[in-house]
Amino acid sequence: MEDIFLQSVKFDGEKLYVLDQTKLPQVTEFLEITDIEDVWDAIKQLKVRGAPAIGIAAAYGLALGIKDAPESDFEAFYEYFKEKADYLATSRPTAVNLFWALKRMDARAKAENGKPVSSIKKLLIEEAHTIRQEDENVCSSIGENALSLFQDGMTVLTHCNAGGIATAKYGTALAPIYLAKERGMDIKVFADETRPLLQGARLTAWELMQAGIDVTLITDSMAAMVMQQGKVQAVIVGCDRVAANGDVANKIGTYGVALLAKAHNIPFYVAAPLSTIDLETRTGEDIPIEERAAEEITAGFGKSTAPEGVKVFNPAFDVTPHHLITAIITEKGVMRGNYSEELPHLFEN
Ligand SMILES: CSC[C@H]1O[C@H](OP(=O)(O)O)[C@H](O)[C@@H]1O
Repeated sequence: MEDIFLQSVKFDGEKLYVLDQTKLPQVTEFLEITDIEDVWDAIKQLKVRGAPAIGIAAAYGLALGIKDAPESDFEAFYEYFKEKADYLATSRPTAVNLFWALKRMDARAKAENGKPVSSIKKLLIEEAHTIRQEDENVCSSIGENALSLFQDGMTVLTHCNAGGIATAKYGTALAPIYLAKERGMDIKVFADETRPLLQGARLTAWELMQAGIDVTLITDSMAAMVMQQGKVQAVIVGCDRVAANGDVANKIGTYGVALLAKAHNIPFYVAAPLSTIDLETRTGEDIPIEERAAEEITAGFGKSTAPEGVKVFNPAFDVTPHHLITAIITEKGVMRGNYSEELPHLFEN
């Protein structure tokens, strides 16, 4: 796909450059990060967000965080390494890519035990680069596999942002839409604004407009009407964790969209890199759902919109049960149902 994409996470070996997604769409600004605490904060505050991008940022953040690790012996190094990895793991609980990336870095560190620690540090930077490049390739494959489900002239609805800036490049749910554009197909998009943090309005609408793709912004509550009016032929969303039975955690509101799609007999697709599939999480009930600050609802983007002291419930994600999911699209292909049987096969070489 042509290079219209902004790389939201970049590392030059010394500094981590993070596109501050809280400032989009008005301001395109990169944070220059040299401390692991600032990486933790960037993930927590959704300055970097989107499951794959969180994993990539964590890998680079860990590489940054161990630059001062002791080099006397592996044991001393690894104790320091584990402490930094465990710290990054506390930033957000739901997107499994964070833990997947930290495990990848841990496995690489252990595999290089025996080499000088100074070399191990360099090899871990290479591992973080590999994680980023792999994700770029994975998103491209997801785009190809998902596009096989789309027809020229259709309109798809998406929720939240699973675009290029939420990944290494291309996105997951938006990857087929970019690819369709490149191949001259006419795919239109309804983007749910996605309260309370408006990833759909601020990020998806912005990304798609930048790419010259026909996008219409709607409030979350309008999704039912556009489906009822026959304006939507498919729904595609990203994910933050796929459980072993195919239940999917994604941005709050996704479950409602899946119910609406079912009610209107519209296919509901989930774009899921293998790095977001967690076979150790048995069902959606076992997925930790992040709860965030009340102010994101009562004073989102600075304007107070609720009575002082009102009780607030602000889960950042919900779980869509597998029976509402028409297909899960991974870099290895399209899976239609029977997820608990099929998912483990994805990890066989
Ligand atoms: C490919 S992004 C996947 C996923 O991550 C987003 O969550 P957040 O904005 O809180 O990081 C959203 O759920 C996307 O669908």
